[in-house]
Amino acid sequence: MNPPDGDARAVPLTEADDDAVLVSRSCEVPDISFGSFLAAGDRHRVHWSTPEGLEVAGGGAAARLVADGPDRFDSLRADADRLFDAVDHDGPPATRPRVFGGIAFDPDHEATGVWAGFPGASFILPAIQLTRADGGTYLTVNRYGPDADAGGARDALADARDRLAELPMMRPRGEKPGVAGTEWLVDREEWTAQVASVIERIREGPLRKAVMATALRVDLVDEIDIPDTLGRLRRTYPECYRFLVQPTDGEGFFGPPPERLVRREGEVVQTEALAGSMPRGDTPEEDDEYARSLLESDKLQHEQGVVVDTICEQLDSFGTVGEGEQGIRKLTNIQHLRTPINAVLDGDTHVLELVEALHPTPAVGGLPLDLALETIRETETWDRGWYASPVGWFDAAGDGEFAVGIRSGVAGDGQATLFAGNGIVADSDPADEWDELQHKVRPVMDELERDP
Ligand SMILES: C=C(O[C@H]1C=CC=C(C(=O)O)[C@@H]1O)C(=O)O
Repeated sequence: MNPPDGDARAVPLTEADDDAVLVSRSCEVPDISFGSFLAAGDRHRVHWSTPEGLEVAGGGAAARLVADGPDRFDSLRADADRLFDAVDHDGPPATRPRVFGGIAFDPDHEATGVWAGFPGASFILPAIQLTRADGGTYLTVNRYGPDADAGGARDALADARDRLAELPMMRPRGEKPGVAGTEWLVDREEWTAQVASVIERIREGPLRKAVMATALRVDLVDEIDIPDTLGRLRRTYPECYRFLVQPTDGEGFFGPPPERLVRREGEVVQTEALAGSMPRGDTPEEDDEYARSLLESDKLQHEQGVVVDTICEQLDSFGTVGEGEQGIRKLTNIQHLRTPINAVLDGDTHVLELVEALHPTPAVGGLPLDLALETIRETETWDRGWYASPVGWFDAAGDGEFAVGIRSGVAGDGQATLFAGNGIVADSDPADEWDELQHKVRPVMDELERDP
């Protein structure tokens, strides 16, 4: 739903008046389809939902934080400090002002091609927002600027509530867009050759692991309806996050990633090492067999072990770190080794500092990181853009949660580009790795292909 003043306003904070205030007003509303709400807007759409049940959809920008280049984290923090400097919030805690968005994989990211609308980092304070949390559904209006005031926000909320009441409570599921054709940006032959060359490098050392990815370009029969697609992914991948970042009215980046990059709530930090994959079995016995081979494979244990060690080392300087027990994360079509990792912070560390320290983990980058990134830059012939990047939210207190933007796609203008990557180690087999990629594009691909 577009904001009540009819026009999404991106406030460039660098030009914002020092007297700017952030005014936020919320009210409880009857439950409504988040798809209806998202579909009624067309600018600065964001969606975020967690397996634990928080669900947020936003439209329009009361403020937008944009940053590029190697200093993007510092720049974001400085802008966020200004945005959250004076906050007048009236509503339940779940509706407190949060900015939603993400950060490109590479600091040298350039906003071109399908990523044209995506700068190095982009976060939106939604002008209008729906939140489902703690058993209730809430409508929120945010205003930011020197003229923002409580009366204006209250009027805008009343107006938004009237318009929300006109939307259908349930949105009938549309047809999947249909697939007219597909093409790997790097095909099987070329990709397996790239992987073989990376294996060589690893065997020579000191590179130990690098995550090699490719992308599948899909021509669609009809235009994709991303809110509808996210609604279906809720049913097919309930154990995953779901997100949408659509900074302009062009392409949207979305998906159901299974992996948490980090969550900070007060002094408590939660993250995880998710790596090493096997398919799901067709029968319980076959599924158990795959699970056993995940646990018993030296190669997969090594692939995931370096992720655990690196995350623990990276968090060590922020507080007391605890490694949980390794288990198996079963998703609808694939299973992974997973180790939960927690930390208790020593000081007041902003979640963006944690994101900066952790991204990219060796589950999407490699080890040692500088060599892995060099290898990825030299080998990959396409642009990762925001694939495998941090996507999520943060608030005035520096709390926040980020997923890793994998199992994702960027879509618009009759096309979608889906991404998949694998951790490559010394004893990886290029042909097996190619097969594994096919499972990783399935979550989004299954929502594009029409049922036979
Ligand atoms: C890089 C991806 O997955 C990572 C997360 C889990 C398992 C992975 C693996 O087994 O290679 C990858 O490290 C992706 O899905 O694009």
